[in-house]
Amino acid sequence: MLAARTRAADLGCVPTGSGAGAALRFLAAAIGAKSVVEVGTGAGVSALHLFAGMVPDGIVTSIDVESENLRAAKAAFADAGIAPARARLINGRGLEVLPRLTDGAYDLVHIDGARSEYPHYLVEALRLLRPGGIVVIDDALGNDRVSDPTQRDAETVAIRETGRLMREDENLVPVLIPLSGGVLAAVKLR
Ligand SMILES: C[S@@+](CC[C@H](N)C(=O)[O-])C[C@H]1O[C@@H](n2cnc3c(N)ncnc32)[C@H](O)[C@@H]1O
Repeated sequence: MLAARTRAADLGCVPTGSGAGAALRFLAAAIGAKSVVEVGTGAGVSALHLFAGMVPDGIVTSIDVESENLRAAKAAFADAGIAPARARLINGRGLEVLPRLTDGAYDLVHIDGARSEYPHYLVEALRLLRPGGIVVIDDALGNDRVSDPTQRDAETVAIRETGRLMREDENLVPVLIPLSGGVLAAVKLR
């Protein structure tokens, strides 16, 4: 994990904090996750947390637009002894790759890509999740800007909108876990 964090720092990519990582691990373990989708692989820190909570042969499909980040993640998984077959790494934009994935085939979707695209990722995540599956939004507090209505930059507005969509969806049971930059998670009921 430490090596992955060092690689993330070298790449200038902010990895999931250890509190948020613990939440990911917990959620993956709680539902016995076998198949996870992630947008925003970075250097692989969050995926390592997910692997730690998933069943031993669980697979993470992780998408990142930067091939250099995917290379770093691949190295981090090898360092951690993760079998290559457990990591399906896809180089591309989240909004182009997610529509190609199968409806209802995933236990958990972790959203940590472009903040301005979060509401669109959420729509895709709800399609991809099986009933009882969990969607997890990283950095949900947006550096404490999300709760301040005077903050109107595109990223903050998009994260705020994602939270609103999750709270208002009667098919979701959401919770805000105030760890690291905020983890907003919701169970899809049906
Ligand atoms: C905050 S970092 C992810 C950190 C990672 N989850 C971890 O814990 O190491 C955000 C990542 O999203 C990727 N990204 C940005 N825009 C994207 C997009 N449109 N589609 C897919 N990935 C994107 C960036 O290249 C970066 O690696």
